[in-house]
Amino acid sequence: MSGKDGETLGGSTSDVPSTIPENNGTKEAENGQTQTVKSTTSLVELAKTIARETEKLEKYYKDIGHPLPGWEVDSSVDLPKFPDDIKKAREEVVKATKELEYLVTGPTESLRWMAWDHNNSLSLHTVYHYQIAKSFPVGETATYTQISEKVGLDELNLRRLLRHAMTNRIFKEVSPGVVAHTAASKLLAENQAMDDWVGFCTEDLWPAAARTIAAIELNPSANEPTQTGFCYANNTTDVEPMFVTFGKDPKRAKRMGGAMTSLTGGEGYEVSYLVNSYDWASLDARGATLVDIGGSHGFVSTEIAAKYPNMKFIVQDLPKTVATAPELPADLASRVSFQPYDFFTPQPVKGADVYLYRWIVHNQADKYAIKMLQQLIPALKKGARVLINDHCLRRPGVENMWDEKIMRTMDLVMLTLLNAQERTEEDFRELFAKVDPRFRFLGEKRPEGCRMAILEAVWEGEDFGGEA
Ligand SMILES: C[S@@+](CC[C@H](N)C(=O)[O-])C[C@H]1O[C@@H](n2cnc3c(N)ncnc32)[C@H](O)[C@@H]1O
Repeated sequence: MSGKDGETLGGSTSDVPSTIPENNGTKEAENGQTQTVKSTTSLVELAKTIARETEKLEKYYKDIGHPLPGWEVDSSVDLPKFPDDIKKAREEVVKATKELEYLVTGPTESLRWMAWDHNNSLSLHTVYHYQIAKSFPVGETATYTQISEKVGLDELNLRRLLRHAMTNRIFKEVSPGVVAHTAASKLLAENQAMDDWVGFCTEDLWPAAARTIAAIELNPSANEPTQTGFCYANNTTDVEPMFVTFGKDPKRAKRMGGAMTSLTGGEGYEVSYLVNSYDWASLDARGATLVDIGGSHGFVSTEIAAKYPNMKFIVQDLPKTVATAPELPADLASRVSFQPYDFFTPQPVKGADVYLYRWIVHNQADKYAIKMLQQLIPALKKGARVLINDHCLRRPGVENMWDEKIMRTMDLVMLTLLNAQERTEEDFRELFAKVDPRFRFLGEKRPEGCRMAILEAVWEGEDFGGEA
């Protein structure tokens, strides 16, 4: 799905060149050099790709007896688990469909209407804010008058905002003035994590994004977590970073937690990629110790522990988080322990084999990431590994458009919320060099189908570590 061959997404369509002329008509090849790509693809070629790959997809649905996708309320909201070839076919359809849509719409109209995209957030915000999806039962209908009375939004505004949401297939009007659920509104009514995701995006991210340029104008270096678009939008500039603001507001903090569950439960982010794509076996063979820094409630460590019975794990997080960690079953509890720890202070576990940072480094601007990683050094034994599991950005146009959009959007989210950033492999290399030149950076590895990379560095300096 991704990776260095991401331009063609698998062999079956290697005859279909990319359409959008990235880098002024050049693309990065596997060897890092650039090659010229065609700036236009035949529309018919794209349509043929769509037809061919869609046939494979539809056949698979039929073969396994899974209902075909739909927008109706009784449609399945989850996709079946696809084998690799069908996963690729689906990605091809998405990619070719987006390209065809862009080409057929044309640059002028695409740009014109893209500039209106924030109105999608406005109508979605309305649906979330007034909890309209929960205002009448799934499978039933309600009039605008009934919904208006139930949620406390006047009927004129309800109708216009909801009719806009309907253009995104959230609710539908089944007869004049009568509203019914769709698959999307059912999701919002029944899936709390998705409701939290939409709430977090429309009530926390959106205002933060709208104030980000103002924040940058005020503080152009944009490297302080107290000088972000989020801070600007929340009147907390130079007062506190986002996590402190959320810490004072349990409802918002809980919503963000749900949103993260929704995001990280989505495809391309499964923990199984990390569990299955690193040589844990040789660490297991020697009963190695892993420290999971900022490991939350230990769900990553416990997944690795379940597969590798000889490894030991120490999950570190802030005291509040550690205090609420659920109890583990006895077989895991004997090997997975929790420790309150602030990662800006010296690492207390000396001599561990691996120190893991998953979804941690991208939360920090370079100056703080460097400070955080330097806390490890007095604890490191020679040969200790530092693993980072984060996005790793590639050059524009190398990734498939779908993944590229998600990863670059995440980079913007890091900017708006924390003045932090996603990084390229080169950025990580430079980061480790600044942390300490005695680290040897080994580079990145990205499992097929996963958006997160595993980046690794080995400590080749003095042996500071005692026994873990
Ligand atoms: C985005 S979550 C990542 C959780 C987990 N590693 C994962 O893979 O999903 C960031 C974690 O860092 C923790 N954290 C934030 N600041 C911290 C600090 N100064 N010291 C230790 N942990 C911290 C948070 O409590 C949270 O659990």
